[in-house]
Amino acid sequence: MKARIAVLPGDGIGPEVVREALGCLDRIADLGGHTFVCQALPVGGAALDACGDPLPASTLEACLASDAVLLGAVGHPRFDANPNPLKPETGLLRLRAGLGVYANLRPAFVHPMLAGASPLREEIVRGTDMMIVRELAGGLYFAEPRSLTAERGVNTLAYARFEVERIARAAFEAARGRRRRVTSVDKANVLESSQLWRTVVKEVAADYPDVALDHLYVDACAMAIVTRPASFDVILTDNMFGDILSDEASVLTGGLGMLPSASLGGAVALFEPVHGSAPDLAGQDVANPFGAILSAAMLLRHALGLAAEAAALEAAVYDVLASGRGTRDLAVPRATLGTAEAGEAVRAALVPRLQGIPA
Ligand SMILES: NC(=O)C1=CN([C@@H]2O[C@H](COP(=O)(O)OP(=O)(O)OC[C@H]3O[C@@H](n4cnc5c(N)ncnc54)[C@H](O)[C@@H]3O)[C@@H](O)[C@H]2O)C=CC1
Ligand SMILES: CC(C)CC(=O)C(=O)O
Ligand SMILES: [Mg+2]
Repeated sequence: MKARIAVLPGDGIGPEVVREALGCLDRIADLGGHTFVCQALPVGGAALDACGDPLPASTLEACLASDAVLLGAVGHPRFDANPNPLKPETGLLRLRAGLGVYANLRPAFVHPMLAGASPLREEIVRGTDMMIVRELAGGLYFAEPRSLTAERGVNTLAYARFEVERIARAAFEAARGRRRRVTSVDKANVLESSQLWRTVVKEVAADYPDVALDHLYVDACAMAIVTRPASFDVILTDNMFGDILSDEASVLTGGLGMLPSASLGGAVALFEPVHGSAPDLAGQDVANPFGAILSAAMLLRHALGLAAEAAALEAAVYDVLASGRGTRDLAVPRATLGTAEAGEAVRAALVPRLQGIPA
């Protein structure tokens, strides 16, 4: 097949991990007879520096003309004190809005090799396989009014019925392909927006009698993620709660560098690792590229319909882990690989995994 992929490396470790993910996609294209036309585009701090805009119109246009978008990460502390209200992160929020993506899938799977790698006890972590379905287009990160003066900063937590209904459907559909259990996470004991959330989720659940539904307050969920993570299947939650809970869940999987994501439901789907630009690691060839590589696998599955190739790429990542190798953030026996070596190890493991897939 032929596909156009818009590649937005971004800032910090973004370009380093995206390079390894692209190398894996190249290998899949070469061995499978596919053509992936990749176009690199500026976003975030890199775009602010180059043209004063963290999401240039030309970047969004090229993304909208592509079959999928692969992004690294944006942000750097040097913009924190910048009086310019445009931050690198503004570019990412505008990209998500511009693509119209509202369903952010963040799988957190604990590979058996890494069950002992969590700071939590192995018997708690083992068997964890959850999918956080995070609402991505509304809530506290987008709703108006929002303002900032020297005396007051304002953001608004608001959800409309249609926004809750569509993300709830995405969660129930995801659950149907998994273990058929949705835990909806809100703060309905305090927040009106959460009361609407809970009402609408219950209404949507009536269309999915084959899927079990329960509800948790977000504070209790934060505790349950580290006390009984293996009990979760799909966690359905809002924009900010999902952002926070997914970083928490990453600890179960071996670290923030492990988690991929797919953002669906819009004109073009967006794929990015869950982590940020990690300025503390940038330029040292030490960042973990597995989250970015697993995001490329989600791209193959969700945007290009190449499910067998996606599974092969995921298996190749886990082959490397099962051999005891990984980057230095992972508690594996040989945590000595640099970013580029980790990518190359995955590509080597990919070749046998791709055999047998018809070109
Ligand atoms: N999607 C995005 O582009 C995101 C951007 N950010 C931005 O990134 C910048 C840094 O934010 P932080 O709060 O430090 O979050 P971060 O996710 O960049 O880093 C948090 C911690 O995890 C580690 N880490 C992150 N990715 C890693 C990887 N691939 N391999 C190994 N270790 C990894 C970092 O070294 C750091 O100790 C900020 O400007 C923030 O706004 C933060 C989160 C998401
Ligand atoms: C940097 C923010 C815009 C978002 C974030 O932390 C995330 O989506 O995980
Ligand atoms: Mg985040």
